[in-house]
Amino acid sequence: MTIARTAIIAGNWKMNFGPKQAASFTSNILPTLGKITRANPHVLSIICPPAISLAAVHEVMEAMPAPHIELGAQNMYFEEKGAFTGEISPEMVKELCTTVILGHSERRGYFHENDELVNKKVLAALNHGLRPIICVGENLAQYESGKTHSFIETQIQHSLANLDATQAKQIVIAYEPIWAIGTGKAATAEGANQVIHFIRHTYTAMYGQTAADTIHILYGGSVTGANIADFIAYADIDGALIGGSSIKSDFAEILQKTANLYQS
Ligand SMILES: O=C(CO)COP(=O)(O)O
Repeated sequence: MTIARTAIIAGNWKMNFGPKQAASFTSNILPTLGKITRANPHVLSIICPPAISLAAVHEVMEAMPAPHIELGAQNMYFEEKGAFTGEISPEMVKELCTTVILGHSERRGYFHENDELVNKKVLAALNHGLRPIICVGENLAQYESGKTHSFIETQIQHSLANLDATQAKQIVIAYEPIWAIGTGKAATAEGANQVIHFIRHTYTAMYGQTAADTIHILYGGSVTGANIADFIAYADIDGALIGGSSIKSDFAEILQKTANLYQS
């Protein structure tokens, strides 16, 4: 297959593994992940533990260096510092991470984050040299009533507003249909590719063809070792954002299968 973009396999651990468990899981899986990324420079893996466990995982990663394996946070606030109880700043994230997940549907749903707030966070991440993975995706009612495209178009236009030309090439988008998250009911690879193609089309209208061809767009929602190959076989799907399977050995299988398909 012709390689246009590298593949990204990111693991969103969500609210699983405190510092001790996180360190122990990382020590166990990292040698396997490192073996895969060492053999294949076309895949990048990003591990996103809960904020409280970032330092513990970072320490393990420093002790067991592996290429193309990076650390990401699951969220952050956009302000620099100050009286924002419970939040972490871009600068704090940047001390340990390369990446930050923003606008996950669980943040949008449970914690009432809207596109405007997500946009502020995206700009703050980029201004601090962090790679944002911005999540978008429709719910079941929107999906069933044929509103997927119009809903996602609005999410993209609002969450990704006001980027400059350089920033427009530095983002990652994750298409995560809410009805596919944690349900075991993944979108079909063909359906995911169709929406991801539409996302790239929407992005082209905002920032031009080169930016749209440069950015990575991932699929997320019930991805496992058994179905990953179906998704990444499509040219528009540049990898996956993994939830449940990222805290199991399945994650290594997902990365291996991706590496196999992205072999030079
Ligand atoms: O929300 C997700 C990743 O951010 C997907 O979660 P699952 O892989 O558990 O469906």
